[in-house]
Amino acid sequence: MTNIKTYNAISQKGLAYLNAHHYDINGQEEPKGILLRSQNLHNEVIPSSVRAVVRAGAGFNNIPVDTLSKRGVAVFNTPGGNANAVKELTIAALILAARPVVGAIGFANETRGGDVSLRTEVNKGGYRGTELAGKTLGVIGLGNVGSKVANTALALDMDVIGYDPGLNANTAWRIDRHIKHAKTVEEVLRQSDYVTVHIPLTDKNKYFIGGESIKLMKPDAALLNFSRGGIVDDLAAKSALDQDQLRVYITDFADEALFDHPKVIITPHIGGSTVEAEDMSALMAARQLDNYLTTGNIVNSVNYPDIDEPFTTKYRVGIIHDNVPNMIGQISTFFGDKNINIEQLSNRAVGDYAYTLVAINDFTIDQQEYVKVALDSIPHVILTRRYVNDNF
Ligand SMILES: NC(=O)c1ccc[n+]([C@@H]2O[C@H](COP(=O)([O-])OP(=O)(O)OC[C@H]3O[C@@H](n4cnc5c(N)ncnc54)[C@H](O)[C@@H]3O)[C@@H](O)[C@H]2O)c1
Ligand SMILES: O=C(O)CC[C@@H](O)C(=O)O
Repeated sequence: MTNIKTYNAISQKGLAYLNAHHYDINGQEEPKGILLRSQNLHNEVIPSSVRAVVRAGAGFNNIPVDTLSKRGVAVFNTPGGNANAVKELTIAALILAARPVVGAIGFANETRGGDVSLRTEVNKGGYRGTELAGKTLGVIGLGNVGSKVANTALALDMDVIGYDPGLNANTAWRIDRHIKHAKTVEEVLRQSDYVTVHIPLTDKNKYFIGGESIKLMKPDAALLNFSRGGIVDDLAAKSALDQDQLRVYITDFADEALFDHPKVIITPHIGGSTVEAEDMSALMAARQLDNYLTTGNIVNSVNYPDIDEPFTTKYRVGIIHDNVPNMIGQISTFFGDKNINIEQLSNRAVGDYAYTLVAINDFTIDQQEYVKVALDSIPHVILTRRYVNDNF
């Protein structure tokens, strides 16, 4: 059985899917795949047997993608699997930023004894809030999470302004036409009463919201970070709160510097922590992993191009290679020279890498062995895998 190594609490739905498809979970064999949530893989030794790493979640900054790409390991995430969960918690955070619910709950519990009703009625004036309706929400990043937050905020009668220069076509279709598109992030920061960030943590996005950005915000604005620690400069946020340049900061990422600050609310990275989101993300991850390991189809990879074709031949050869000229020519010539007939050849490239999937029917054992060794020796080929269709 093919062994899959897991880290973190992976939903039973995903594990059951793998078990039902003849995988061993954390067995004795060297693993072919890794399935994880937030484990920091940068500090782990990843066995040479591993061919795929799948993040049950959206962010993949915990995975050494560059190193794995050079080794021929496909890295996947599960975009959208937990987006609704994050959207709902972000909406809860908006309400917490508008109404002093947390303090009010504490106050209600402190007023024990005597005429409770009278005491709460007399003193509740300290817990008056404001309404979201009519206020402006700025959404930075309009992907799976940001687009849902933006659309839902409209339903709460907020005005919404969004910023996402890399918006992909699929997400663009989902965004309500009443959402204003900003050309610059500065526009969003200046105009919004609430700013929420929904972008990945990359080198470029490190401290995307720093001291200078916060200075552009209204002094009574609220800042929400349900993306990643490190996207907002927490120290700059703390300093702005201390100087009344920011009203409240709500983050899903604990930081020692922020503990016990009266204007900060911290949740412990629970944006995606719902039963539904954990099930959906784990199931997507398990399916993508099985699909790749058994058919060579790549769906939702973050390092290699997606190719998702029906497996209608007896064999396939998947070739991960650098995105350089003349690779398709060399690969097809190679098969032709060995008298192996190609039924279909799919090729896509993204950035530095490309993937070629060759479909074959007549493929002798000798040819298969030769092809594996010889293809791997073509310059710029990173990894070759053979897939056998059990339906034949
Ligand atoms: N708190 C949690 O538990 C939790 C759960 C899910 C996702 N997340 C985080 O939220 C992030 C977003 O999730 P998603 O599912 O929406 O991802 P996504 O990939 O669907 O969307 C991200 C969007 O951000 C945009 N973007 C990137 N850099 C930008 C920038 N500098 N300015 C404006 N837009 C930018 C991209 O173009 C993309 O449209 C994830 O990367 C992850 O780090 C956190
Ligand atoms: O696994 C989790 O709970 C967190 C998931 C979240 O960080 C994500 O990037 O999708």
